[in-house]
Amino acid sequence: MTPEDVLEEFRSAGALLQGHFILSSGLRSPTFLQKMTIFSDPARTERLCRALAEVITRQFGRIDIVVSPAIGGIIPGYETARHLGAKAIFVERDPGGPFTLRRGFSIPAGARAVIVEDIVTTGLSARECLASLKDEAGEVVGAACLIDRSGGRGEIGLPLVSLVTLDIPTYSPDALPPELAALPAVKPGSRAISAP
Ligand SMILES: O=P(O)(O)OC[C@H]1O[C@H](OP(=O)(O)OP(=O)(O)O)[C@H](O)[C@@H]1O
Ligand SMILES: O=C(O)c1cc(=O)[nH]c(=O)[nH]1
Ligand SMILES: [Mg+2]
Repeated sequence: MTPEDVLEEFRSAGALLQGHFILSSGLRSPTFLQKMTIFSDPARTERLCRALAEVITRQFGRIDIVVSPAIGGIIPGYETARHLGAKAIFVERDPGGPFTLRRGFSIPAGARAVIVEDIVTTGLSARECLASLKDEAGEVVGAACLIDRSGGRGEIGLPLVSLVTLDIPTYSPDALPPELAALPAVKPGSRAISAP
């Protein structure tokens, strides 16, 4: 799958949105990749995650466990694990708290794990996912995502592979270009949404 094929999956699914978005990091952007529109279509998800599994195998070799940050990472993590012949586990947050590995999940000694994210913007979620795994016995050998929108500047603390690298502009909320400031801001992601 070429980078253009990947973008066409997002475009044709209606998952490449334009407007004024508040990202998980608090940064603002005129562009949002609505991965859940992709993941609501199993055939599309399979095509993308099969391609990601191939990239992961090429870069990192044998993988036993895929670990993903909830919520966005769970579906691509599972589907990528299916193509890798690996297990799929995830880390999750108590509201507002750090990621933790729960539900009896672990990375046992000798296991080779990879973090699978959906989208990387700053790399913060993947970094926090890695931090939550520091006491696991097995080795986290790398990270992967469908789209790296950081222009390759997202810092994970691990080698990161993706299907596409894009350099999509982001802005601090106090330094918005006027055309962005003129639009109402929406926050599509789950981070820091407080419990009802
Ligand atoms: O690289 P970053 O700056 O961390 O941004 C990317 C993260 O933002 C989104 O998650 P979000 O926190 O919106 O929650 P979700 O996974 O529940 O949608 C996305 O799923 C990535 O995890
Ligand atoms: O940075 C984010 O929060 C983010 C960006 C994006 O394009 N898509 C997404 O799901 N999250
Ligand atoms: Mg996420």
